[in-house]
Amino acid sequence: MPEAANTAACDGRTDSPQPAPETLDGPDLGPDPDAVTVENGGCNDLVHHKPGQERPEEKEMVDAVASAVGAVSDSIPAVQICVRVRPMLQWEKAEGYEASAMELKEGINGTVALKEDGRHRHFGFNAVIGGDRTQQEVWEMSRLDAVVRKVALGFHATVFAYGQTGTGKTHTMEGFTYEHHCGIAPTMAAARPRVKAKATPAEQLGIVPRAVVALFDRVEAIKAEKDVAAPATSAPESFAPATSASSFSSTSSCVVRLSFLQIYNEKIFDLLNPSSTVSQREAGGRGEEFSGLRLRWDAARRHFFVENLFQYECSSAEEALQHYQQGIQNKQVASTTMNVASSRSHTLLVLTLLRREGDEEGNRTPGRQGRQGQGRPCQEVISQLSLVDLAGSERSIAGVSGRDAGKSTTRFQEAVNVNQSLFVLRRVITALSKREATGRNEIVHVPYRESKLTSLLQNSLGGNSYLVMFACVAPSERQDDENLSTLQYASQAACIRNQPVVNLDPKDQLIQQLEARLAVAHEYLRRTLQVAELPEDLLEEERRAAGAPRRPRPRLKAKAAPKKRTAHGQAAQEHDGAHAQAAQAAPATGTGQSRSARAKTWTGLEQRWGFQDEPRDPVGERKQKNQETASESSRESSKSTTKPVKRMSGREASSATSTLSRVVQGAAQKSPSCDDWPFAVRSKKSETKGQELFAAVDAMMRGYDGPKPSPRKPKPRPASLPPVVPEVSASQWPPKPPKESPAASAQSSETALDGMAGSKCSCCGSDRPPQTDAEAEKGAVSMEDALQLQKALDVQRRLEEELLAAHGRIQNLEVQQTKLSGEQAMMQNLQSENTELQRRLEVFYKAMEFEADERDAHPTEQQDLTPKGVVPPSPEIEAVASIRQKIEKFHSQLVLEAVTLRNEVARLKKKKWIIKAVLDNGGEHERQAIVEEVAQLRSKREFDGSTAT
Ligand SMILES: Nc1ncnc2c1ncn2[C@@H]1O[C@H](COP(=O)(O)OP(=O)(O)OP(=O)(O)O)[C@@H](O)[C@H]1O
Repeated sequence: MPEAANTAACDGRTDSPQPAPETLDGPDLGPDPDAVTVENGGCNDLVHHKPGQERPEEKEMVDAVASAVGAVSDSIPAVQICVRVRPMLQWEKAEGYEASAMELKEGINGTVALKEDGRHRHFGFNAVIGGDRTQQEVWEMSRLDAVVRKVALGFHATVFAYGQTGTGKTHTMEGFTYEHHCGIAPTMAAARPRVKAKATPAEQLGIVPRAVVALFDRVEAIKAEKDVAAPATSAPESFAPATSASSFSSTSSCVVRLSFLQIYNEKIFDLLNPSSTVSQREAGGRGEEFSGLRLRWDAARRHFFVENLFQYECSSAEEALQHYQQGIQNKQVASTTMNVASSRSHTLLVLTLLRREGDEEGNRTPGRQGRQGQGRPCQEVISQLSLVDLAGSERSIAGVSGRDAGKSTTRFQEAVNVNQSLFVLRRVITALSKREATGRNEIVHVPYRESKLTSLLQNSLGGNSYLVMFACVAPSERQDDENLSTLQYASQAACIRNQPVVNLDPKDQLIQQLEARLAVAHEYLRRTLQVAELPEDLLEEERRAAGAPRRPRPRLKAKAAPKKRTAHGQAAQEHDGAHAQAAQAAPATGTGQSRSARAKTWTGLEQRWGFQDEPRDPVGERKQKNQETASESSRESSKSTTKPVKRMSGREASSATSTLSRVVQGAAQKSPSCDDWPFAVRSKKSETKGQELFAAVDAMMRGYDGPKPSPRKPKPRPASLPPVVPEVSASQWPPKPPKESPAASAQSSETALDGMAGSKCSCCGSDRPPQTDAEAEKGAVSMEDALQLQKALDVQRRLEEELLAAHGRIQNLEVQQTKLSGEQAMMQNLQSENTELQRRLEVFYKAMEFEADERDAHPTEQQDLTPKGVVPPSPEIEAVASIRQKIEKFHSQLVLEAVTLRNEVARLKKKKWIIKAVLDNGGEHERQAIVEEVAQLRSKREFDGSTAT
């Protein structure tokens, strides 16, 4: 079965009988990114994709957009898996724990070999770190300096530690000393251990404090205009120009914010908000249950975030570390049978680096130049470094009674929650590795939303973030089973494929994408028209849309000095000149207004047809056209110094406009950010900017349209008169699509044009002077072109309409999505309300039961309460009353039982589903753990039942 084969390949392990095989599990991620050895079903081949190497499926435009927005290729892999084996602890030695038979080949690209059922399993990882390595060596071997550097460049990165309880995750991440580290065997009876952060020697500090310091070093370097960006060699570092020292100006800013939370019993607590910590909540005394901070979905950035989470802006590493230490004090820690200071929650420290270039007013950074020599508006890059210390998975706690029974229940509850969220994490890892192995992105469901932890880590696992995973392993033989499970999941995690990108603000990303698309469209036009430079009017329109001042246009020589003036041309000039004077004399009249409007239209037409001239009224334009037509041959022969602008044929124009529309439309469909537009564009200024850019593209798309025949009723034209260029009034623009066939359309348009041409003036109705034959011939050619261009225009208009409709559909979808998320939130609320109600119902029934018991226990007291003088009830009545009481009691008991059973059934159904999923995935360990858990639940229920009876 191919799927199974693939899965096994990506499972990252190779089982083989002794002697040990040469093939290693896991990815071979050597320091040379170009040297790829794919032993794991193609894991991480993205990481090794050679910079500049073209993927066959990538198209030209996608390449251009990607290079502008930024993809990544660097010497550090996007996903790194490091295995750390802790040394044997004092108490373990004292208890006589045997060392594991695990074989390590330490170092970068090291291996771990573990025996199972007489067979060796070999795993390969990016780094294998032995028990005697210092924290500094761990930092260096996991190349975290480079990861922090990436964060400074605008990428997200996540570092997390995974492993069984007591394997050294917290030691790796925090490194702080805890009380009770006195070499005694851990016990659940011990008091809550306290962290002694200040007393921790510097060399023992873990990854979090080191990362904080390293990040602030980078920030200082940025501020001091030192080297931040790697030499801007490749496109992926496309943000490098913005981050390079030269571009960092007084209008740039760099801010670090810190937040710290814990997920305890599947609830989110803010470790930096005193009123939100677990202990504060417990001491609050109001008795209400805290449901934890809420997760929300940010549609623009496409990630989950925690609502109302405190974020502290830190100006130095010391300040950030102070917050961190304060948060650590609030973390849930307890002594268990496996670890004296066991983290009972998952903690997430998030350092957000916000880099802004340019100020809010839109002042541009001098060093930053746009594509056409213009500055760019304010740009924002937000990158996050997430440092996660997971709580450890553990086998259920059993055999605790007496004084520690309460603690046991709490620990048990915690362990169940931790196991459950880790179980979801493992399912996410398995699904992602399966997805990479099969390459069926759509089919494999990744259950991110099934736990808060995986929801928050969505971008880190299979997303756009760098990822470093520390798989922590214990050195004793007793934990070999758990170690094997950890190594298997670590190996699967190596198959996850992340695609780090610079996290530009969505609006900036949109601008970059639009610019890239514009560049592609320009290039396409240049190639299609076979010109070195695009027509000036296009660029001018684009500049205008971008807010740049209008450039003076050069006048054509032909207009300034026509060599030959025909009698007709002269007559026409005089005629039109008279009209121009009349228009000047009465600018407010309707004639003057329509003329200026027409002049505008004609200007556009003239420009689109390749004449570069100042706006004129239509008559003037026609006059110039006639002059130019007349002097064309002489201009050519005299090799005019005026820059030649290639005139498009109708076919070329049609093809250019439709292809341009296709390119832009295709780009809009390709880009997710564009889909979000205009929702993603928050800043008003940037929104305007985005619209302007769209307008520029739109203007380009409208760039080559020809004149339109007048809708005036055609008059029969004397056969002796040659055809001339028609007049078009502003109210008749844009032209309507022709309904008849192209041939018929050409015929009828020509007839119409012929009919109106030259016979009467559109303004005054006076007779027009006739044209010469040469002018008439030129005019006829222009008409053909005009008709073809009109067709092109129709195609373009249709495409535009489709584009608009697509945008409308996207907007509708967005609205629906928003509605759906609202409904989802409502459902969640209802569910929590339902749970709350059920809980209250249980309490109520218990209270009823208690009351009934009380009544049963003290029947005489009730008799004593009978007022004197009142005749005591007869034995029959008493018997009936007691039976009624019993019935009531039974009834309430039954109701209670029914509720409990219903809950139990629901829980068991859930468990059944989980077990099914586990069995499907072949997770032997989970199956065992769940069976144990179910047994525990059952025994607990039995115990509760026996206590109750
Ligand atoms: N590399 C190491 N060198 C020395 N001691 C270590 C090392 N790693 C872990 N330890 C010690 O092992 C014990 C357990 O470590 P730690 O608390 O970090 O485990 P953990 O995986 O975080 O456990 P939990 O999941 O229960 O929180 C601690 O006493 C710690 O000091």
